[in-house]
Amino acid sequence: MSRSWSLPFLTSHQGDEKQGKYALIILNQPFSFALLRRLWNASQWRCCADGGANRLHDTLTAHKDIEGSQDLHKNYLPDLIKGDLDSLRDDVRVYYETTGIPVVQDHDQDSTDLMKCVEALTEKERIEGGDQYDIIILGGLSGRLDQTVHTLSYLHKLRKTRHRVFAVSDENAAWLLDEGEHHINIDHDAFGPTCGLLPVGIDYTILSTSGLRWNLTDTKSHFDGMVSTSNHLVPSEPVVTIQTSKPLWWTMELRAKNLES
Ligand SMILES: Nc1ncnc2c1ncn2[C@@H]1O[C@H](COP(=O)(O)OP(=O)(O)OP(=O)(O)O)[C@@H](O)[C@H]1O
Ligand SMILES: Cc1ncc(C[n+]2csc(CCO)c2C)c(N)n1
Repeated sequence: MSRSWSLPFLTSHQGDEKQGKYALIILNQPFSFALLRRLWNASQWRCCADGGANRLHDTLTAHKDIEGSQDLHKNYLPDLIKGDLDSLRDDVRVYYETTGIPVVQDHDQDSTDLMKCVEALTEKERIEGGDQYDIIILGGLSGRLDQTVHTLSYLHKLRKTRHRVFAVSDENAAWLLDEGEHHINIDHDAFGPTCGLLPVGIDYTILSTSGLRWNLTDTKSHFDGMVSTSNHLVPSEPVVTIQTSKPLWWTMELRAKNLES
């Protein structure tokens, strides 16, 4: 099976085709206002995972302090805050609750706040009917190693039930490529130069690529052997193709300057 990918929520070209409707899940990790604004505007449903609401609130406060704009919080009200709520600050909880935002506590100690938010989205989709949302997870790629590995593992598992799930931070855009052939449309103003093909959670995969500085042809990649890190996108190549025999994590560096435009 061949799949085509583009990330219109991170590129400035208006012509980029929109692939679907997006659900944004904000994790408890630092992010820039520029990135938040981009992802927020591209999304139709926004959810904060527990302390993610602190980050949202604090990022908006910090930006307001710099720009002096009024009522920024009211322009960025999430649809839901959900988690075990051991990280949500009282002042943030009071602010959003009095604004009418649902704050849902789920005490389950066998699932993470990220999982709880995806479950909430799945329930929303069940009620709404229609197509699935594509998911943009803001954060989860760095910070605490157990949480980072959780993100890698959870998206690996989600490939069986969800069409497209992206993890985005100010440094990276990354997602899982299922076994098969992938065509990734590259906006070189937004991404690069570095990228990686990471065989996480599999014994090994056989890779063939084009559009990279260090391409592979029927090459075995495994955690205990060859891992293509610090690879480069080639500026003259608008598409990267990757053929993988097993699920593979793909990551591209983000160009921060592009977010300002
Ligand atoms: N340091 C971190 N590094 C990477 N991801 C994080 C980190 N901290 C939080 N997250 C992500 O943000 C979500 C919300 O985090 P929060 O701090 O509110 O709760 P937590 O108690 O640390 O996480 P959880 O309850 O889900 O284990 C987590 O589920 C996780 O996906
Ligand atoms: C084997 C095993 N390891 C760790 C946890 C702990 N844990 C996993 S998810 C979660 C919720 C965090 O909000 C917690 C506490 C568990 N339950 N089972």
